Amino acid sequence: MEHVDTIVIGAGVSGLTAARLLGRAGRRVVVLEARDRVGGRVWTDRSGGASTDLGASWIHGVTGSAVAEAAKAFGMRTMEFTVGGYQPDSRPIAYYGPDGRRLDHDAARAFADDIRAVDAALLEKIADSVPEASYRDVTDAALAAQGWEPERSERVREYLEHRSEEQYGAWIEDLAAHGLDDDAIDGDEVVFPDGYDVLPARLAEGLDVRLEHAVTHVEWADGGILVRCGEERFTADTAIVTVPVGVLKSDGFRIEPPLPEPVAGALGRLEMNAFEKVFLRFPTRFWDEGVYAVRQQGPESRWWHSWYDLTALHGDPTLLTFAAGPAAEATRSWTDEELVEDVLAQLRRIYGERVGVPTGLHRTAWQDDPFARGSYAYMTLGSTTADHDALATPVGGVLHLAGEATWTDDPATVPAAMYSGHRAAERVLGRAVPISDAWSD
Ligand SMILES: Cc1cc2nc3c(=O)[nH]c(=O)nc-3n(C[C@H](O)[C@H](O)[C@H](O)COP(=O)(O)OP(=O)(O)OC[C@H]3O[C@@H](n4cnc5c(N)ncnc54)[C@H](O)[C@@H]3O)c2cc1C
Repeated sequence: MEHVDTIVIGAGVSGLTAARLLGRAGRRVVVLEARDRVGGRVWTDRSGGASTDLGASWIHGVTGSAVAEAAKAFGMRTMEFTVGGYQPDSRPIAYYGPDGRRLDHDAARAFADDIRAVDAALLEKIADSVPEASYRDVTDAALAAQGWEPERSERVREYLEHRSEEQYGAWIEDLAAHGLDDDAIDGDEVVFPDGYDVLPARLAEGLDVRLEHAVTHVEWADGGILVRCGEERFTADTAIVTVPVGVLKSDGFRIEPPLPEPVAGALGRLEMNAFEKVFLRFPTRFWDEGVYAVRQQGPESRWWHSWYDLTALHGDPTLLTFAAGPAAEATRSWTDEELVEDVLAQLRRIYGERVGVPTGLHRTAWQDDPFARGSYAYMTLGSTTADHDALATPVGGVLHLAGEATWTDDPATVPAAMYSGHRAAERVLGRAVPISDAWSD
């Protein structure tokens, strides 16, 4: 049985950040990671020559972002790509109406103005909402306040459904009214043409990371921590658990004694979402040049409504769309052929016979991944934004939870993971340390 100062469970961005800061402070740390790689939900595929980020791709706003600072320090190349947030405009977006025809400039602008009008009313509706209210309840109330004719309201209503799904991978009636409160974007959004996974790879350098170590039990008591991975045992004075919410809730991951309040209650109100990426590569570009995103309106666009042009990243004509919320759940068991045909049918409504035969498909399966169980956590009805921080309340002075779901400001992101790892390290050390220690020499 090995004894260290701190065991970190999970080698995603949160765990690696915590481990680096603790190591830098002179602590003996071991990181136990179930997979055969580091990075967790930051994962880049390089088959076929080009980098494809299967997990996180964007920094949603570089201003003041620790991730942007770390990426700079690690020499990671970035490319501005400001459509990661589900915005109605601000970058060239080609809108297509329910009839498959492109909206002209004035119509697209009027639609974006409608969304802004509803968003302005939404702030008050969210502030006044009861705890059990859904995002549907508050957006419907904000829409009703506009007094528009049904067709105009319906276009915005479906847009808001898409926003709930594309931002949080959750059906609008399942997402709490406050579920999108902390979705602020400061500055440009950027992506990584050479892959986001350089970040965790660099954070992991020099750390004692044990891959293929799936933890099954964490026992905590006044005296410290006992962790079991199959037959192996590790003991420590403290532990930082960074596994996703879906793993924390699963039978395969036991914490004894069970997590107390307020941690248990917060965990109960957060759920893993259903959100998958679908990348389609084509021999040639059939969509308009200079358009970052293509969005389709109308009932036919229920699942496949937005496509992002990734060609600039690597030169291969590529569209990214998302199976999100109900679409992700329903298509989970589909074959590749079924999925591609369904997406192409919608593209043909817009581009007709110009749509080529795809030369490549990448689709993610985060819902089926036993070490993720979804892409990120969302707030179910009855939860409050404070649940994120409550989830990280120290347990017995020895056990700390960290990870994207434990950070209130922009949860569900890589920055949230990094900040939560920093906070956990500070709590273990009992003192403040600069977050930049995680990437500076
Ligand atoms: C499809 C997708 C798109 C996304 N897009 C973006 C984006 O554009 N921008 C953004 O900022 N964020 C995005 N995110 C979210 C972002 O990837 C996550 O918030 C962040 O990477 C989470 O880091 P973490 O350290 O909290 O968790 P993880 O990265 O999940 O790390 C936890 C680690 O624990 C390990 N683990 C699990 N179970 C066990 C076990 N039993 N024993 C040991 N180890 C275990 C896991 O393998 C994993 O390595 C996206 C995520 C997905 C999936």
